[in-house]
Amino acid sequence: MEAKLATVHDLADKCFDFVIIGGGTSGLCIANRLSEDAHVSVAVLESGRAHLDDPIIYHPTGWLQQAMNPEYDWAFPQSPQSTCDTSRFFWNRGKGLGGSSSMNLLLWTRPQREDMDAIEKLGNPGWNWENFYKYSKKSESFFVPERVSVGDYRDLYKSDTFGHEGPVKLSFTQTSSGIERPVQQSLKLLGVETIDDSMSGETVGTFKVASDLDPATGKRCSAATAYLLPVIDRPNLKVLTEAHVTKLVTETSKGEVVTTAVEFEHGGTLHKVLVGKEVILCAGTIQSPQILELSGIGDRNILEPLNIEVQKHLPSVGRNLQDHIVSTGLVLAMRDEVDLITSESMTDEKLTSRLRETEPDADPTSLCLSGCTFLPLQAFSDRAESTIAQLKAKVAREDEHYAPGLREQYELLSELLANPRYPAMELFVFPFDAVPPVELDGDVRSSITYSSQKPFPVLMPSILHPLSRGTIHICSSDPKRAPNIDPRYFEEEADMDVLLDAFKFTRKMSQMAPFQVIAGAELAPGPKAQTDEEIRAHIEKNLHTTWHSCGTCSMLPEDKGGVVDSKLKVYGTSNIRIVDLSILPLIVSVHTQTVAYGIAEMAADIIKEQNSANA
Ligand SMILES: Cc1cc2nc3c(=O)[nH]c(=O)nc-3n(C[C@H](O)[C@H](O)[C@H](O)COP(=O)(O)OP(=O)(O)OC[C@H]3O[C@@H](n4cnc5c(N)ncnc54)[C@H](O)[C@@H]3O)c2cc1C
Repeated sequence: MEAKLATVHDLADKCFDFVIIGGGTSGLCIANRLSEDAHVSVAVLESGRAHLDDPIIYHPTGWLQQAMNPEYDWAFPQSPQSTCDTSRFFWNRGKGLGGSSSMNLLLWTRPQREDMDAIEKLGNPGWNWENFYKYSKKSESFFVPERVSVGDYRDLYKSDTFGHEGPVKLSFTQTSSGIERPVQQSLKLLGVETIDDSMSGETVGTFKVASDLDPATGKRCSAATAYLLPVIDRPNLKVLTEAHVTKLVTETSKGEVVTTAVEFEHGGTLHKVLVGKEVILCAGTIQSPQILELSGIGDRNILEPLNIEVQKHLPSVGRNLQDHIVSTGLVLAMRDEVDLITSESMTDEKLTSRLRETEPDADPTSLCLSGCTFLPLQAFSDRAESTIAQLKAKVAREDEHYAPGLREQYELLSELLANPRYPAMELFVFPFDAVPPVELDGDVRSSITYSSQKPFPVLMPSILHPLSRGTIHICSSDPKRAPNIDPRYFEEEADMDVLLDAFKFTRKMSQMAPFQVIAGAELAPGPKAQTDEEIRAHIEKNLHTTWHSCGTCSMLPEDKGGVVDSKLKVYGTSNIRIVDLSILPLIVSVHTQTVAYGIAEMAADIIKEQNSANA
């Protein structure tokens, strides 16, 4: 397959109607859709390698080997945070064809209906649930499970809220770790419903989630498998890997910035590909703003000190960064008599052969994360009402100094969070027993050095709608230098309060009888941590990103902090669009890959329509 990819000679100094930067989740989706028209030529430049036949990519647990490996993972460091210790985590991002869809954890979740309607309310006509739902389904091919699952942890779904004719193959993983069922049972005792239709825009409750897993092969279905391989022979589509874009080459015409070419480095040499109609940035939340700034589109106060000539002063580039942040600090020992299945135990021959006997239809190596739980503020926080009242008071305060558009985001959030059907936390069940990613005191750590070879259930609460906003900006004109990522976690104290309450709820769940059947002692934070201050201190040391960051090229009116308009065009430019997760102005409640695909599916029709109108 890799032989069918382009060579540098196919692109260098050639002209293409559309030049797409980044062959990741959104990039390959839009490349496929635009090249459906045989009269249109499309080039894709991807910085990473192809990895088309690579088992580390297609095996469902292969992401464990990808993480922090520079061959697959950008592994961006982030700037030190004054409010918490994030020194031990990096922002992983997929590098190579498929981008982050080739290294993610395969959870397939559709946003809450209000998440998408909020985008329209912020000033983007047409970007609402109804349209998103249609385009999101367009990307999907759901396979109804062949066997009816039994027991308490079941494949519950409504077939018609999935798409059935799209490129991304979806199915339910056949192997669960053994942790998810007691979690569901314990949640039930706490009043949390198991829901049977999480794809309909109503996500509150607990459920087993589908994965982007081809049921025929048991392999990951990434953007490369779904959107590129089936069309790799199209003569009007050229995809070049190991082509790192360094900047857009622009000129100014009629007061607007026009891209005439894209400069990229391949094999140590700089080349250019010429742009016939448009350039489409699909480099993701971290690198799309980076490429704009390297090209002179951004805040002059950032660009001028780096001697980058300002083409368009657009101060919102790289701002409005939002991220789901997860606490990784609740670790429990497993009871000796219970065998949980984890990524690690998958390598145990005895266990896998026993599993093959007891569950002949299941592929014991197809373990995916599948236990999802989304809860509204009212379900896990005793102070929900006062949290919302404080947010409303904050919005109303005349003297508060907000970044452009932030007041409108807060106003919307205060309405959304008051709705008891709107999710505010996720409880993540993590059946992968790497060394628990937690700070443990010396005694505890040495007692769990895996002498028992037992896995450790890690329960991870995360906050879904932070108020804090961060930034991503270049700190050098060198295109190979990572930008400065400053998420400013907990700059707004309310975010820590919500995470604290989410943590306490998760701990309460872990103490319920069904969960206690599998779990033993709490290893971290341990019984010593009881007061809010003690728990807070533990959380601050044990955090991780859930890799869902967005907002750095927000789709908003320009005076409200926008970088692109609702047709995804960069303000002040005539032929630069952005199509990836960076345009999402307000973070959604769920995992984000369906959003990246949905944005790209929707964008393809917008671009096609505008181009046929201009023809
Ligand atoms: C480890 C991990 C786990 C995740 N788990 C889940 C999950 O289970 N479920 C879920 O829904 N979501 C998950 N996500 C999030 C989801 O995968 C992403 O939100 C989504 O894939 C982002 O798509 P994108 O198109 O914006 O960017 P990407 O898919 O990251 O694509 C960006 C592409 O641009 C390329 N690029 C960047 N800079 C340049 C340059 N200068 N020149 C050329 N190419 C460049 C990159 O190499 C990459 O291929 C996870 C993400 C990660 C990283």
